[in-house]
Amino acid sequence: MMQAGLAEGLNARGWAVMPGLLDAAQAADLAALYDGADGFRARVVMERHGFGRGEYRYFSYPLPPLVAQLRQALYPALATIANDWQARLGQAARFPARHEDFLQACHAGGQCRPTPLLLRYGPGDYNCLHQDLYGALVFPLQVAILLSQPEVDFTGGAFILTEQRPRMQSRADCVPLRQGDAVAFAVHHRPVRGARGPYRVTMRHGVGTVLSGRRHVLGMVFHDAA
Ligand SMILES: O=C(O)CCC(=O)C(=O)O
Ligand SMILES: [Fe+2]
Repeated sequence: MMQAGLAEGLNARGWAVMPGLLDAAQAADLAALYDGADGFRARVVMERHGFGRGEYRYFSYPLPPLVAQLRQALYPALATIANDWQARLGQAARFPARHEDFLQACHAGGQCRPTPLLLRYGPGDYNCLHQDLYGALVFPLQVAILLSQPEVDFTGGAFILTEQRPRMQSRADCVPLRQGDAVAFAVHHRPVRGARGPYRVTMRHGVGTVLSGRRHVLGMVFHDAA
């Protein structure tokens, strides 16, 4: 699964939209899983941890077929970009071409718990700026897929990415997403071209306050959790 402009966007600003990754029915079906009794390993109420307001649930293994397919299919193109970033940042480690091989490394290192998740926000809910790190092994790119229809299912709730450059003020981007669109983005760092070679900037993502309605998202993290 390679989309035009993926590497360009990620290299230029640390994120890129993949339009129409899911159709409306697929998005609605995934969102509806949130209320199911089974299929999840944990539920997190964000307010209890100071993460924001709203809640999310981590899927358990085996993942729902569509979630498993997306995780496997999205990975290879991102691994190519991740390896280019590793080289530019002077990091020796490289990511395997196939997600199953990367997962094996996670599991060998004690990161065995699945990280794909469904998030649900209602009026007044938001997600504080954060980085999804779950152990020593980090795959540097992740994907979020908007399952709800903006302006119809919810208002507000913009997906936000910030970039913190050394000794400079932070910059924020608000990512325009329609239902079924995915955004690929840097988990924690990305290389930026500087006059004296590449340097590293720190990225964080979050969600602005939902003003009305219900907003559902599928979060796709490629490393598993300790
Ligand atoms: O709700 C969102 O759009 C952000 C979800 C998120 O933090 C994630 O997918 O890691
Ligand atoms: Fe996140």
